[in-house]
Amino acid sequence: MSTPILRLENVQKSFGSKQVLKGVDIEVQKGESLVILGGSGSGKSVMLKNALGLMTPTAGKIFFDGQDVTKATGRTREKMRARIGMLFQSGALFDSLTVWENVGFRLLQVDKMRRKDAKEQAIETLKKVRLGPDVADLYPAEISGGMQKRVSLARSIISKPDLIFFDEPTTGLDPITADAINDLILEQVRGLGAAAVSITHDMASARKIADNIAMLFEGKIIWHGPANIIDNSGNDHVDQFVHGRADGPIQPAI
Ligand SMILES: Nc1ncnc2c1ncn2[C@@H]1O[C@H](COP(=O)(O)OP(=O)(O)OP(=O)(O)O)[C@@H](O)[C@H]1O
Repeated sequence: MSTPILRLENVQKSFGSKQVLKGVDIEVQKGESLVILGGSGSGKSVMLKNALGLMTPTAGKIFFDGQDVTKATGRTREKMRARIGMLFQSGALFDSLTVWENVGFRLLQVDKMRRKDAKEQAIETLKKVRLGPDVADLYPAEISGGMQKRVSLARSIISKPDLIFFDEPTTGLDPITADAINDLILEQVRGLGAAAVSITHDMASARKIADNIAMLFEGKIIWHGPANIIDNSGNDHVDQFVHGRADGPIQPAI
């Protein structure tokens, strides 16, 4: 098998005496779509932040395309970031920037591209998520939540990344809009040949976008396998999660 685009090796993360990640091992191959499941507070976001370099693990290693980036800084970190797209849970658009300025943010701020060229590229990318040039000059507050997700998706793919993180991409959307977002994610990931790591509670979304599924429980990956066997995982925790039952080994987070 070729070098994985991302590999977490025994990643641990503690905050004071609280150990959130207790030794996470996971690999993501180039072009693979991996979905991470886990109850509220199981450490999914912390895992993602460590993988992105927004947090440093207490112990363990993170490899990006074969390179140890656990403690990377400066140029190495920047080069890695340039190859990663990120769709945040809330969309995280800048309210004070127009739609096209949000989409082209990296081109303007990092690549220092001329505004005219950046706008052209932003409009091209908006087209890929089925948004017309008419929305380019609007502000995020002037478009719907579903459209905001599309704009965020456009922003995450504009630099043709090798790896895209999706944090709850369908949260807060009606099932039809959510499914349209799933289609767009699949289309873009397949079209770019990028790998995707998605965090979601939405099983319909997981089934649709995942090649493989991993489940995080109490700071460890307790199951990892192909998405098409998720209903016959043979794991009580996965079963409970997949069927949304309050009774079982996972305690509700209330
Ligand atoms: N910066 C931090 N300082 C201290 N504790 C933190 C910090 N970030 C996260 N935690 C703790 O780590 C645990 C896991 O949080 P995390 O946000 O990763 O959960 P999650 O699985 O993403 O949950 P959800 O599905 O509800 O978003 C929580 O108990 C949280 O309080």
